[in-house]
Amino acid sequence: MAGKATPLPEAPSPGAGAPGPSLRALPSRNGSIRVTGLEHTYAAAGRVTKALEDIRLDIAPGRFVVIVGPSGCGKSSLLMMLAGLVAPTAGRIVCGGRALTAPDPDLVGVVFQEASLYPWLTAQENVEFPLSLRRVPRAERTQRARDKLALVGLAGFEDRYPHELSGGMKQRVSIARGLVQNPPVLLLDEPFAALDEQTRISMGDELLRIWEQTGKTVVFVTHSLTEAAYLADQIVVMSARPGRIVDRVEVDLPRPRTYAMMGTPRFAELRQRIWEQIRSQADG
Ligand SMILES: Nc1ncnc2c1ncn2[C@@H]1O[C@H](COP(=O)(O)OP(=O)(O)OP(=O)(O)O)[C@@H](O)[C@H]1O
Repeated sequence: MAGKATPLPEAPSPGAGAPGPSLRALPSRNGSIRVTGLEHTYAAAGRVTKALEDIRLDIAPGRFVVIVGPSGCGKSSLLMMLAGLVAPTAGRIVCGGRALTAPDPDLVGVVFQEASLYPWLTAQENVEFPLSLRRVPRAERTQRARDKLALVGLAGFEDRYPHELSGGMKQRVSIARGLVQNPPVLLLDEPFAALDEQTRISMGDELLRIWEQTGKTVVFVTHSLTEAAYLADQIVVMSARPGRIVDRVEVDLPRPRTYAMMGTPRFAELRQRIWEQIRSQADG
């Protein structure tokens, strides 16, 4: 693992109302995220692309935040920076009260659009893999991976290889792998985009269940406005490139969310507000 986050004095608690914490199993570590003045410019092969500009985010522990925006506005770039995988050109990311300067899987887990599992490893071995890299003893590795596979609804599928699993099951394995080091923050980059609609909705429900059960802070990127309104506490809307934050929409739909809510006027209003923002950016 390339370095750890640098301890800093505890960040002030972000004010933006966290969801009712009383029944939530909050992780012991703090999953707050604070981003200030973040910018990013790619410079490759003589081409300079300003991807992100003046990004400010303040996410309280345990919140479910969804990022939407026009194609190419820098959503994935922002997520890569929150994962410590890409260093921003300017600005600062503080996660759990520490400056994030490199990947730290104890703090931040990541799930990508493609499940990106190793085809020659079983589901169990795929989930164990990050623990093997860190030389966690075998018995503990086995137990932790089993627990996470059970959490994502895959008890009994531990010995299956990726080609023996459906698309939704592969993404469940990928989520289990993202959770296996029990980070307080989970980042997901369009994790259900490749799935059919029915599976996508049920995976959204699964993710909400896992989130409720674990109390993680979730940051989720999607192109689907329906998915955004269904899942989020807050939707962050980005402008066309260079991506800036142009709206933050609090989703006041009650929880648990239900399929029937998608047909309500409030749901339609939320979708409409986000769509107007994105369309005006794209028309830009
Ligand atoms: N490694 C890179 N090198 C150079 N330019 C890059 C690199 N990665 C992304 N970009 C550029 O930065 C901008 C933002 O890309 P990014 O993938 O973050 O956007 P996005 O909002 O996630 O896109 P999409 O919605 O289409 O997935 C784009 O113009 C892209 O071409």
